[in-house]
Amino acid sequence: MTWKYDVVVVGSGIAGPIVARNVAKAGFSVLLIDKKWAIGTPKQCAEGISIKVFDKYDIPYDKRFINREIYGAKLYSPSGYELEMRYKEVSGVILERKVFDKMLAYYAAKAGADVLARTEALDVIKKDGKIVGIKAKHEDEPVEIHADIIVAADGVESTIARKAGINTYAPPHEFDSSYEYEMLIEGFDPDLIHLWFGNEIAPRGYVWVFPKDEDRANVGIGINSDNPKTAKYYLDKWLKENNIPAKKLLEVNVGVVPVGGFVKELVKDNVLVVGDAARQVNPMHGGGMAEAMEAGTIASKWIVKALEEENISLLQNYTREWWETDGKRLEKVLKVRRVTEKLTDEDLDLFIQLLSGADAEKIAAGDYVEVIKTLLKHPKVLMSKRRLNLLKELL
Ligand SMILES: Cc1cc2nc3c(=O)[nH]c(=O)nc-3n(C[C@H](O)[C@H](O)[C@H](O)COP(=O)(O)OP(=O)(O)OC[C@H]3O[C@@H](n4cnc5c(N)ncnc54)[C@H](O)[C@@H]3O)c2cc1C
Repeated sequence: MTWKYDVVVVGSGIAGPIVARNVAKAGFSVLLIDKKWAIGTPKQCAEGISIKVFDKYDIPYDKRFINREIYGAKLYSPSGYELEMRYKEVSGVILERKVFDKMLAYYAAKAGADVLARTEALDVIKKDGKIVGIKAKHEDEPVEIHADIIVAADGVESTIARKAGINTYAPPHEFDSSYEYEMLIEGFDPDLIHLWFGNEIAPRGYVWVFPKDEDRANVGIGINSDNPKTAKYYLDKWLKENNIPAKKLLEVNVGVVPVGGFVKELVKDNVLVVGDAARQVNPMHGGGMAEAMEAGTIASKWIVKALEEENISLLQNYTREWWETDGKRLEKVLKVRRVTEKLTDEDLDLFIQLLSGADAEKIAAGDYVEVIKTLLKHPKVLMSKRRLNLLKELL
């Protein structure tokens, strides 16, 4: 079997369907494929996302994939200091990704894209040194999908970009390992997300409780993937130490999160890489859905231009524009992560106490001027030489 499209998009998570929808809307032929039998399932996500993305990326605010509206966050330091940020308005939601991902693919299909679940990209097809499409398996049948442009939106384990010659290598230290239960849990304000920090609790990362219901939540952990102990070890230890029974587990999810190592060249000839496949994730908190939407939006804009003007070299503008905008922001966030990963538990205790005046949402987005301003208000407590040096690293 051989099929022909203007664009083939590999991976129907977050980035892929955004690209497919936008390109189809512009009137070009697009095929969106995913190896999963049911798009969205299984999920590997805590499902938290800012409320802003719905308007920004033209996604309907559909209660079918919104489990719970969230009004802020509560942070806990190693010794139990708490920092609560509660907003009057809804600041984010906890999605049901199994439904959300499927609906994103549905919006792409409604816009005119073809969408095929259970279709796995296996390799690229080269002709006279040029990539002209991909080899895939659709259900049990081999298929050749020819396309002018190929988009690798195949997530953290991406193979297609690498096969096309894009360097996606990042060292192990730039990945977090995560482990998560969707479980019944009580005693936490279900209107907030909850995050626990500490080198004994979650080295480099945090434990999270993201409520999906009054008494049901995604309870998970992310830690540096080069840690000798597993993420599961730390999560189970935290549950035990907090007397939270782990006997009502509805799901177990395991995943790897890229937290740095953004791909430098996002385009090679007619192949683009987007989302987790390009490591376009916030290195501080490991959230990557909004970043995948942003990259997918920029990529699709240049795909449409390249097709309209029949000039493939315009695709290179995706690399340029991403690095000038979101790439620049995420580089700053990475700098913050590199500093915060050196903090001792004492530092974390102190910072959480001091940050009560700062806007944590801005900090998580990389606006660390807030952090510095807040910390400088307390020079006597803070300015040991080591802490001063850490702050200097941010400048
Ligand atoms: C435990 C955990 C918790 C997280 N929590 C959050 C959170 O709360 N908020 C947030 O914003 N982010 C979170 N993230 C990150 C977020 O899940 C990702 O950043 C986001 O899903 C990236 O979207 P994507 O489209 O790039 O990739 P994905 O969503 O991973 O989609 C890639 C798709 O490609 C498909 N695919 C792969 N290879 C092939 C192939 N060869 N052929 C066909 N299809 C293929 C896969 O089946 C998959 O559907 C979390 C991640 C983990 C692991």
